[in-house]
Amino acid sequence: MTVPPPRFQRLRTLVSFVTPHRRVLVAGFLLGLLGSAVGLATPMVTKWVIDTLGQSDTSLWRPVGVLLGLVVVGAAISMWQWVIMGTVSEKVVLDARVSMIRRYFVARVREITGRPSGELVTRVTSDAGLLHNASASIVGLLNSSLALVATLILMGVLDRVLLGLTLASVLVVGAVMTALMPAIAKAQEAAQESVGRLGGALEGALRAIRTVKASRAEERQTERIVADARDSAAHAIRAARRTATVWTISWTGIQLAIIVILGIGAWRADRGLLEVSSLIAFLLYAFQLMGPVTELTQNVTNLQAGMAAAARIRQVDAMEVEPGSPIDAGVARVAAGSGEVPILEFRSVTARYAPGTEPAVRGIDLAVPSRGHTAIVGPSGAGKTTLFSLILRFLEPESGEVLLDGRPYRSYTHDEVRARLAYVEQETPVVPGTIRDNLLFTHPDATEAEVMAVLRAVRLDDKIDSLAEGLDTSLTENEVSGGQRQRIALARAILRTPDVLLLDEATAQVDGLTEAALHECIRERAAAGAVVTIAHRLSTVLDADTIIVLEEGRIRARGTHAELLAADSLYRKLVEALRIAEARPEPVGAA
Ligand SMILES: Nc1ncnc2c1ncn2[C@@H]1O[C@H](COP(=O)(O)OP(=O)(O)OP(=O)(O)O)[C@@H](O)[C@H]1O
Repeated sequence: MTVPPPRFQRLRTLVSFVTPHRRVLVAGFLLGLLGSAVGLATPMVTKWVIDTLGQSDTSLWRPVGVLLGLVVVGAAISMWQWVIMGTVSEKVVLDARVSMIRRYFVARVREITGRPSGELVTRVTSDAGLLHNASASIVGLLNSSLALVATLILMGVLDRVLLGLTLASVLVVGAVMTALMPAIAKAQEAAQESVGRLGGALEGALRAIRTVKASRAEERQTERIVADARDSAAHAIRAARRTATVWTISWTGIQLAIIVILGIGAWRADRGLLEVSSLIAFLLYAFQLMGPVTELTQNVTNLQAGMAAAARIRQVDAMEVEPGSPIDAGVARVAAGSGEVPILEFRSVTARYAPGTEPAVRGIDLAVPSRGHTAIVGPSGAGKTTLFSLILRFLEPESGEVLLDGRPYRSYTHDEVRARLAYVEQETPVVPGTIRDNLLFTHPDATEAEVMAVLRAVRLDDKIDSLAEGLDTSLTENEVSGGQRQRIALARAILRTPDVLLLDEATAQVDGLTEAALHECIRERAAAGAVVTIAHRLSTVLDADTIIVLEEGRIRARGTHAELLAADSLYRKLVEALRIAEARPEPVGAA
């Protein structure tokens, strides 16, 4: 089997975006044909009008009436075609955008975090937009090619010699287009890639704007990102120059041909080899030829841009998604935390982020009881976050398995697993919107009473009362501090009592009120369900029923604070190095 050349593959990719709308496209094509037919008939009817002028006995009204009718019908058809093609092109863009947005949210976490998010955004905003012109161009290309052929045929009917001249100029124009088009496509593709890079770099730099400013790196960042913008402009300008060359050659070629046709045609008419009315009709066709030739050039240019964009959009489809349905659907659900079965269990779990790299965790055996607080400690890079990623199913084990209520993860859907968990990220990101939007993010159906109860639990009730817009205050405003944002994230997590609360403790020092609220919540939750923390404070480990010490991806020791202090040197070092032994906050009641 022969592998189709990439250009055909790309055209096929582009066509795959428009095929769902083929009916409308066919209607657009037929309307285009009808429009061309009306346009092509006009010179012939004009000839009829001229021929009728000499015959005084024949009424002029009929050909003139037909001519006027053609003008009106032609206008109506072209408007109708314009409207339906414009609509279908926007639908193609919408389809592409919707499919990418959906894909982003079902893709595996590593697929999303592995690329600059600005670049992913560019694909939805800018690349998808390029499909607009390209989809109409597929139909336009067919229409203009047919219109070109039909015009040439009608010209042949009028005069073969003049047709020969016209054909020669059309061939020259065609040869120039074929030679220059691939270079235009390449330049356009390079320009789009630079825009993608620009989006990625800009988004990343804006996200880190505080660090950028604190590092006095504004100038360097600006230069780096502007370089991508310049790169894109350079490619786009190259494409524009080549397009201009193609256009100029096409236009000039046809215009020169018209002048020559006029000269030779007049000479032939003078010698009685051609009727004057035929010469006028021929010239009208020659002028009409400009339309299909211009459209062809424009459509081919749009198509090139669309093909490059379609290829970039289809790359999103290759993103690996999280499996959506349980493989083992027949297994009955076990009630949450029932009996002695640990709610979460790791059995000889080894996991790595990419094939060929060192495992991030190896041989992990761990049981998290359905009640109580399990704290994970360890040096940087020991694998703490990886354990959370495995629990949250952002990462799958390479060997061994994770169980929920004694049943392997693979017998649940991702959704079923996550419905039992609540997660507070270390950086406690807030989602765009108001405080209320953030609190209801996981459970949009929570009642006002539930919201108020968690706000009291995280000691945010007074703060909310003091805000002019209360729960409807937008979190983009700076009225809410870092500690308060952490408490909002915690409130979101505990809004509907999860079976397992996963808390990645902030490494930075938090304010006393936030710390007290956190510990109170951990204690309360641990009494009713399972709490797993990545602990960065001694106060948190002191609270824990079991502490897991991780080192280089393995569990090195486990036990209570007292047991580990006595038995494990790394644990002692961790406690000392962080100098958190003395930092134990006042009892919660006093905070
Ligand atoms: N997305 C990733 N891709 C490849 N390797 C990764 C990725 N995330 C972590 N690792 C590697 O896996 C190992 C464990 O990392 P992990 O983030 O779990 O450690 P950690 O204990 O949470 O560290 P820290 O306290 O610094 O956050 C490290 O060697 C790290 O380099």
